[in-house]
Amino acid sequence: MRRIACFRPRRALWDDGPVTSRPPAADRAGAIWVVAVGVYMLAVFHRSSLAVAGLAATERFDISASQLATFTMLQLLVYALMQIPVGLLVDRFGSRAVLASGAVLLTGAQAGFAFADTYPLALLARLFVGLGDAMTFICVLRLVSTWFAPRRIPVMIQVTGLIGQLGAITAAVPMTWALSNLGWTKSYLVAASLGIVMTAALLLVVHDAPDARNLRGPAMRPAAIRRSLADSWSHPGTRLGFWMHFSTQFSATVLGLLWGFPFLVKGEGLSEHAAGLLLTVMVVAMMAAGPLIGWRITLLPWHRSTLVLSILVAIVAVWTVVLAWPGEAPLPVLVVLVVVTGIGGPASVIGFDLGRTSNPPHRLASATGIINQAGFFASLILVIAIGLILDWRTPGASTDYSPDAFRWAMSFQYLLWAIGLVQIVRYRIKARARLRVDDPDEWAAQSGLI
Ligand SMILES: N[C@@H](Cc1c[nH]cn1)C(=O)NCC(=O)O
Repeated sequence: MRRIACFRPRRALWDDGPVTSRPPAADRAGAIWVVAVGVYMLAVFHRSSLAVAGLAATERFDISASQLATFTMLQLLVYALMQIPVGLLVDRFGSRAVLASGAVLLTGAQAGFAFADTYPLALLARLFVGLGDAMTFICVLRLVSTWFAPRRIPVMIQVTGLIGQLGAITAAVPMTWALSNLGWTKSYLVAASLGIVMTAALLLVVHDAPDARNLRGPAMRPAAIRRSLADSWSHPGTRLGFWMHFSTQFSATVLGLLWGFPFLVKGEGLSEHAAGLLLTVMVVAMMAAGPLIGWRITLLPWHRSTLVLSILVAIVAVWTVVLAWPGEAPLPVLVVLVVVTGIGGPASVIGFDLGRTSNPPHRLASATGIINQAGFFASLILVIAIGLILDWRTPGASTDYSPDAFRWAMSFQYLLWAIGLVQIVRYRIKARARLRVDDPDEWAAQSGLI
């Protein structure tokens, strides 16, 4: 175990010097990344594994649609609330220890969910799924930042996000098959058992740094924690990253986790098969756009917020076309909707790059935690708002929501987009001003773009 002795206070954007003293071997870095990304993919698999089990869950626990939605809300809430504590834990105990704890939690929680036969027990199990899930992504980003040359980090982070999304796809098809062929308990137990294999691989392969299996940061007292978080938060680059993440990912997350299927079937009149296909197209668009976005910000690192703003405007525009369409929007328009909305996923990842280049390494994980909570809080707000608006626009206690009710509910997104747009523009101006003060040479060379 090695303690972090000192940190370089500031790193240039693409300065290729490694965080640790020896240059990491490429093959070791690759092996570590493969295992870490496998754990992240498993976390996304567990996160999404309820999406296709909705009907089975309502029968098993004898619950209503809103009780079913509570599972998703609870998971999102725990995930978002845990981001800062997990970031601090990673800065203190290193990625390996926190990632292993997350994998163990996920495995235990999913096994508990397999045997849960009452609604409260199932809720408790999903709470721990959210907790374990919250402990993976930040660790993987930290490992990527340690093991890869800075020039390669944006693409590696995007590819990490891309492979994570495979977890959502594998959750859809094999889980649907397993639930109808193996039944509830066996399906979730098989899913949980994958965690045992991944935890063993992680403990064997993953090292926090080339010269340390476990890297420990300094013990932090409450005052130091407050100062570290305040330092991260007060940097306009961190806030810019926060609002980028807030604005771009909620639409895709909410469609993918809960409301996409009912919106496309009841709101847009698609068959269940076509709706399922469109949600898969959305994940494929996320995966395809990730490396392109990573490559583009490697080439033009000082145009990151411009790229995010362009994608955000495209998302708002295509939603406006769908929501303003008289009656049901045609299929090609809905395809464009899911593709553009899906691109918001990898666009949100640009926020982490702002966190990385605005904070010293010892604050990296906590800055990532601050940024990563944004999109999940926005998603949680939207999940709840859509449910409330649908109930408000639907007579009686019926859940037979009309296209008009969905139009109202989905329009709530404009409020979140407006807040996000204003904040991105504000903090882009502030981040540019900070760059001018901190690094006048870079400012002059890049004409002040960020
Ligand atoms: N925006 C996502 C990641 C992503 C990448 N491509 C599509 N989505 C994100 O913030 N992920 C965090 C996590 O835990 O999944």
